[in-house]
Amino acid sequence: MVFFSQNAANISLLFVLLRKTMDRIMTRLSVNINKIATLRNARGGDVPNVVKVALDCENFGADGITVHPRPDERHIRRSDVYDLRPLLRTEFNIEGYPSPDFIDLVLKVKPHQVTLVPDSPAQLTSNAGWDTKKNLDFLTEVLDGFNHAGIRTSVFVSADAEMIEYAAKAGADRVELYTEPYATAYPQNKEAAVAPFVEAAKVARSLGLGLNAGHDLSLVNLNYLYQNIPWMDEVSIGHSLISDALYLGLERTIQEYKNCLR
Ligand SMILES: CC(=O)[C@@H](O)[C@H](O)COP(=O)(O)O
Ligand SMILES: NCC(=O)COP(=O)(O)O
Repeated sequence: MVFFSQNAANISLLFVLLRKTMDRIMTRLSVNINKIATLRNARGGDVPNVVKVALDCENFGADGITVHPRPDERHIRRSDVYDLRPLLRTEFNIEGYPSPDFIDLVLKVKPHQVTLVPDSPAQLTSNAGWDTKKNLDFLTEVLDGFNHAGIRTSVFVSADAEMIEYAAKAGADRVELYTEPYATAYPQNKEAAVAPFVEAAKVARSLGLGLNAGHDLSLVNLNYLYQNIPWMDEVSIGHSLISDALYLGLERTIQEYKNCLR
């Protein structure tokens, strides 16, 4: 009897250690559900239901949910963010420009992670990382507030060593590499496309920063990025993933993106 219970204890300890190791080396897939809200808003009703889709994404294997509430609420609304928070079981990541309204929302909702993006209010979509050197004082103050609230912080940056170094100086826990230039260059020359991102990822690692990546990642380019930077903590993907789901269905699509991270 003692033999069995000791063995069971050893096995469960082994599982705990294995899970912790996996957690450390796994690149998580956070599904950005902005586009679900765009579709819902097209008719003014509640179809598709943003919360239901988020919960389904989790059931289908997503490791997190990302939203990027914009000031004009053209997709995700403040009310969506409040509705999602208590129901999500995976990591919740809120992205956006740290305006007073955004800061207030994030501090009230307390997601697992906040990602600061330097978008102007009318911008179609994110098209650059922060100039973290120029905005050092502003970012330091904003990050300090989130760090004190116990919210993990990430700063959206280009694959640029100096911008990453200043993100670390400002007090970020992680950086999110803006991957649009990688996605655009990938079809012509994937080795050249990924090279600056590998260098940037090494800089982040040497500074002890966690590493996220996102923008225009897809089934075409994701696995190559992962193969070259397997220590990424998280990728957040919306536009391509939701578009692929029109053809493949959401469950299969999420599985296919997860397969790119192995
Ligand atoms: C920071 C980033 O790259 C994404 O959050 C992107 O901005 C998505 O936002 P939209 O869905 O509004 O294009
Ligand atoms: N942080 C990037 C993101 O959330 C999604 O970007 P995209 O896949 O919609 O380009």
